Amino acid sequence: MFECSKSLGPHTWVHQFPIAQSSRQSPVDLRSSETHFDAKLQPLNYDDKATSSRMLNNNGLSFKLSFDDSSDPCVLNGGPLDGDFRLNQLHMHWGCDKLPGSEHIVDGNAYAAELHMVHWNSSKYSSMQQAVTQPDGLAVIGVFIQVGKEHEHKELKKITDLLPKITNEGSKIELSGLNPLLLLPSSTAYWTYLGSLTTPPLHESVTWIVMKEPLSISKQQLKAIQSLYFLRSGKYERLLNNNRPPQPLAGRKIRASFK
Ligand SMILES: NS(=O)(=O)c1ccc(C(=O)NCc2ccc(F)cc2)cc1
Ligand SMILES: [Zn+2]
Repeated sequence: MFECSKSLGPHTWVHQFPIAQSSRQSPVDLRSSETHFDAKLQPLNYDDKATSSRMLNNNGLSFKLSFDDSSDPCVLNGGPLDGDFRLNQLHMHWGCDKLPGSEHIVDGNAYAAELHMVHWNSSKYSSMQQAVTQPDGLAVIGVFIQVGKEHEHKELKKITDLLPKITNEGSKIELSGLNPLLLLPSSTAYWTYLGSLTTPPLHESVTWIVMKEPLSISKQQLKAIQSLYFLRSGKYERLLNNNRPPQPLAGRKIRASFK
């Protein structure tokens, strides 16, 4: 239906966002030679609740599930984090047909896709908008996605089943009762490092927490994600594979919660 054209986007961002060439950019290659076990790292802690959220195709860049982070928020703490972080949105990065689409890679290997759960520091800031520019403002959990048996919790299925309903750019749909905790893999092992947003404006405000164990989804679920296209000025356009290539570590250390 659509061919896969490599998006040239990321290489042009530096003109408008010079920070693209700075020393705290994401994603990175999580090379085992650069990571070291840190026994002081705590387990990640989520208050376990289902939340209400609204799913939207955000201007054809990806789909985004926005959570109501004002009343009764879904709060993350522990891990490498100081204080409470509220879940604001989740979204994904994927490839095209056979092309892998994860943003982080592990020892040079990419996964089919990568889920990002975006949280902001509600112990220090009063909103996502205020936190997104601060060096300790955000915490994003990255979860790798590979094709295998369908996701056992069916939690991802709640998302992929709705994608055909948001093919039009900007279309929104309610999705309540999604439990973000169930989107995490069973193993609590993660890497953590200081980085940035992986799309413009590329603010260096993210404490990245990348889970070691990938989630498995079925080929059909990946097809539903990859076939998310949108109607722009009357014609169907396919989402380009929306993943930025790995950026230089520039001396940063990556800590591992596991040996
Ligand atoms: N892929 S990722 O998880 O790193 C990521 C997470 C959030 C955002 C975001 O909020 N962008 C909107 C935005 C717009 C204007 C701003 F000033 C700040 C953020 C971008 C990338
Ligand atoms: Zn992302």
